[in-house]
Amino acid sequence: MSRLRLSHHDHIAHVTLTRAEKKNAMDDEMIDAIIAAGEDVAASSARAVVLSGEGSCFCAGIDIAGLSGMVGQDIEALVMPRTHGMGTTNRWQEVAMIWHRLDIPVIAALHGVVFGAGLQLALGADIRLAAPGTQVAVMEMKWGLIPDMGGMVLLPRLVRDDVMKRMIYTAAPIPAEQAAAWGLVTEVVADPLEAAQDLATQIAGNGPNAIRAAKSLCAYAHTAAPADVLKEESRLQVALLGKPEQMEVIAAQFAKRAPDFG
Ligand SMILES: C/C=C/C(=O)SCCNC(=O)CCNC(=O)[C@H](O)C(C)(C)COP(=O)(O)OP(=O)(O)OC[C@H]1O[C@@H](n2cnc3c(N)ncnc32)[C@H](O)[C@@H]1OP(=O)(O)O
Repeated sequence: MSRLRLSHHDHIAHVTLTRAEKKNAMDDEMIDAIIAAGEDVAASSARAVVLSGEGSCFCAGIDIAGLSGMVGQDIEALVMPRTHGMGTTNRWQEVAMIWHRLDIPVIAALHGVVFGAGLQLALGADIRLAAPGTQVAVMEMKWGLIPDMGGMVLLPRLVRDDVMKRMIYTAAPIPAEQAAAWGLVTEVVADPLEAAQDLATQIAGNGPNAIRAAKSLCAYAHTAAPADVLKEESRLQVALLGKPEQMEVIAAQFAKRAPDFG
């Protein structure tokens, strides 16, 4: 049975988890499908991505039945590492990091429960929109595990240290409104899927080179020294200024029409 649907329209990729009957719980097959979708999108002409879940929730976390089946398995082989431009990640970490690493913006549309691996996937997005009543949880400790999937890279960038520790140590579900006040959820909106599509449409209306440069710079700014960020800002801006894409943006503004990037 298919675990995920990937569609493209108007330079927007839409990735939908489709295991609604199991609350989109993430089994091995879904993990592979999420990584494959990330690779497909990376090779496409998409300018923005929307991640969502079919049915009553975004994702109820890792497949618990799969976890219990791990006794005696070669766990290291199961989470085998992959090497890429940002270093090395294991298969579980790729679930979130492939979106974080992607060179275009990713928006997660959240509803229902967003637990454990589901939250980690959402953390890989640039923007998280949640429906009222959404519950988010760093739930790994409830199952004798620590937060993984890159959460320890992404979570501390969003919330205060004490908030992060409260979420990790208690594994308790937090309402979206509280998560938004803490900085984990970008915005609580009545229809997160529609709002995510609207945002993606706005983003995809911009020049593809500018979109990629902006995402790359946002990522770089988190890890580099200020002097290096200034250099990178300058390098990326020089690559955009006066080039055909930017000239098209200016021409379209003056002509009061939408730019055509081909
Ligand atoms: C390293 C990563 C770690 C993590 O991700 S930690 C987080 C792990 N996840 C959880 O602990 C959540 C487990 N699920 C639940 O607590 C509940 O479910 C919900 C609150 C999400 C929903 O409850 P309700 O609305 O009553 O639905 P339902 O009847 O419990 O679930 C419908 C079907 O979905 C399956 N299911 C739900 N979550 C998971 C899961 N995480 N792994 C495997 N299956 C899951 C159920 O078993 C059931 O299936 P059937 O209809 O065949 O009985």
